[in-house]
Amino acid sequence: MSLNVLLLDNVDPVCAEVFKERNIHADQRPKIELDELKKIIGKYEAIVLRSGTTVDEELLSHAENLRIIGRAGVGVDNIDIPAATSKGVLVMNTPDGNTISTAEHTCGMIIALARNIPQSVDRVKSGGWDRKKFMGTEVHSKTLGIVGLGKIGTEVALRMKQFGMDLLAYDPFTTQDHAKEIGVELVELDDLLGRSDFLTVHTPLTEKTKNMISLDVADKLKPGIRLVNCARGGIYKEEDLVPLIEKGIVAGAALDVYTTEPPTKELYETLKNPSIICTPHLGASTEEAQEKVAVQIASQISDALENKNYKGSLNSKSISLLTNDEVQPYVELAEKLGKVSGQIMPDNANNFSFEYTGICTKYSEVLTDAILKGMLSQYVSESVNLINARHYALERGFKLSETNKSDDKNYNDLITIKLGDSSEYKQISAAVFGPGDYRIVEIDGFGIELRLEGDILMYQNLDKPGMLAAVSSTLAKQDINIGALSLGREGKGSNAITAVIVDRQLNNEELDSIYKLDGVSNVKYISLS
Ligand SMILES: NC(=O)c1ccc[n+]([C@@H]2O[C@H](COP(=O)([O-])OP(=O)(O)OC[C@H]3O[C@@H](n4cnc5c(N)ncnc54)[C@H](O)[C@@H]3O)[C@@H](O)[C@H]2O)c1
Ligand SMILES: O=C(O)[C@H](O)COP(=O)(O)O
Repeated sequence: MSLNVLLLDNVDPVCAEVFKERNIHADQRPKIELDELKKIIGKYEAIVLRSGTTVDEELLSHAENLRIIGRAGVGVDNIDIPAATSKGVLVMNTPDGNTISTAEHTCGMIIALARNIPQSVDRVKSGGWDRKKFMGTEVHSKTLGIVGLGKIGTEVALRMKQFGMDLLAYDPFTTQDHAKEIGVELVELDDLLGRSDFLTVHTPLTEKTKNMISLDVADKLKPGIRLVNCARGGIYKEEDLVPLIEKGIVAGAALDVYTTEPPTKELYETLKNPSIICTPHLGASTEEAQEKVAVQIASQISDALENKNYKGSLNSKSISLLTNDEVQPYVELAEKLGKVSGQIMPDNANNFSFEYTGICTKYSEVLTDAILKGMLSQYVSESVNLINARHYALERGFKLSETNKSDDKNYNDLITIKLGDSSEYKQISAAVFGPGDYRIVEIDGFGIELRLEGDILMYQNLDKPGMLAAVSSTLAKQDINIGALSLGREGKGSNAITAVIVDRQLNNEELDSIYKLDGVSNVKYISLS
């Protein structure tokens, strides 16, 4: 089957070359109107984009064959990840391909801001001179406050240290050890705002970082602070920048990113302020960064389309585990057990517990996703996969609980699904016996051993002579051969569970003939074929 990928937003042409080497067809459409994109997106298994294309629910509704959205870069705020997840579309990015370029751009902006470089260039080019007007400030011995000491924040710190700056950082998710290693003092945000001569932000735009700098925090800022934003528009409240400058609190701002790109008319007015310098989202726009992210995303997408590797996936931890040989058999076991459960659970059941033992405890999250995929595959019309299974389950009101058990008396590595008290079969356990050999080992406390394959007839019966004969002769009369069977019972003469692998699918009439047999109850037919 030929795979098609659509490259949007001036993704570097090397991206198409990598896809070609992997025998994947890539169409490059750097400038495409949204209406046309909606018309053609259905053809593609993957798209690659930068910050210029917005992928929302509406666009996704046209993307029938889409399996992967690849961001050639870091920020995925232009992609509706929950909508992609519910559609089972993998979202991936290239987290470090443009780190150096963006850090260098940030350092350039810090110096340009300190020395009024863009404004003075403009003046000279328009035939002026004005040396006095463009008096600058040294960065040496000044304090640089860094909010977000991740990949870019760290590279900025290392570079600006060489300029002789004192470094402070605020990042609640980094460690003292990391800060110490790179010579940065980790402080609280208010402390940082009050001590910084320059402030640079390197976080995503979140509820916490949105409007981090605005008139509301004017009192906390060191007077004369200079602000740099090469992360995401909106971390500094754009409409407050000019008032902060006019009040003499902020000496200048350098912006590479904006809440709306390109900026709105009002925002363009703000950017005209002589103390504000700006670039059009150029942080990652270097030949090197673009080549790196283009090669990285093309390789990641190719690997994922070939189910080899899911590096860089953002919306499914489960999927990234799929190439792990240790977990693979248990994922298959979990999905098969989920399929069985989906076929024996009562209508409207919604309370499920999953119990993991041994090695399965290490992978409980992906195993739960696999169980849910198996359970839901027969009920939801949309195609369920490991990415969206949990989403569908929660959307349908499933209440899920996971328990890890230290050991089981019979099996080292076991998965048990509890289907609730209203279910005829309340609990079912299965284990891996060997490559491709997955078996149910217990149903409702009855020890049983049945391979999870083909067509299974399961029922409860009184433990008395002739029961099995009655079932097998009824099946034989209808030309249905028994391939394997397993019996479990409480004790002599009490209740028993029988599971039979039959050689073909049973129709309703054939099933009826088993329901009608005396002493047989709770008949279930399970198809794993
Ligand atoms: N201008 C550009 O062209 C360009 C290029 C690349 C990346 N970016 C943007 O730069 C930002 C940083 O990228 P990165 O690769 O360094 O990401 P990263 O994930 O490596 O670092 C982000 C850091 O922010 C910290 N953080 C998160 N929330 C925080 C909060 N509320 N307060 C303080 N710290 C917080 C995290 O702990 C993390 O250390 C992203 O928004 C990315 O989209 C912009
Ligand atoms: O998040 C990113 O990677 C940067 O903002 C770069 O965006 P771009 O690929 O549109 O230049």
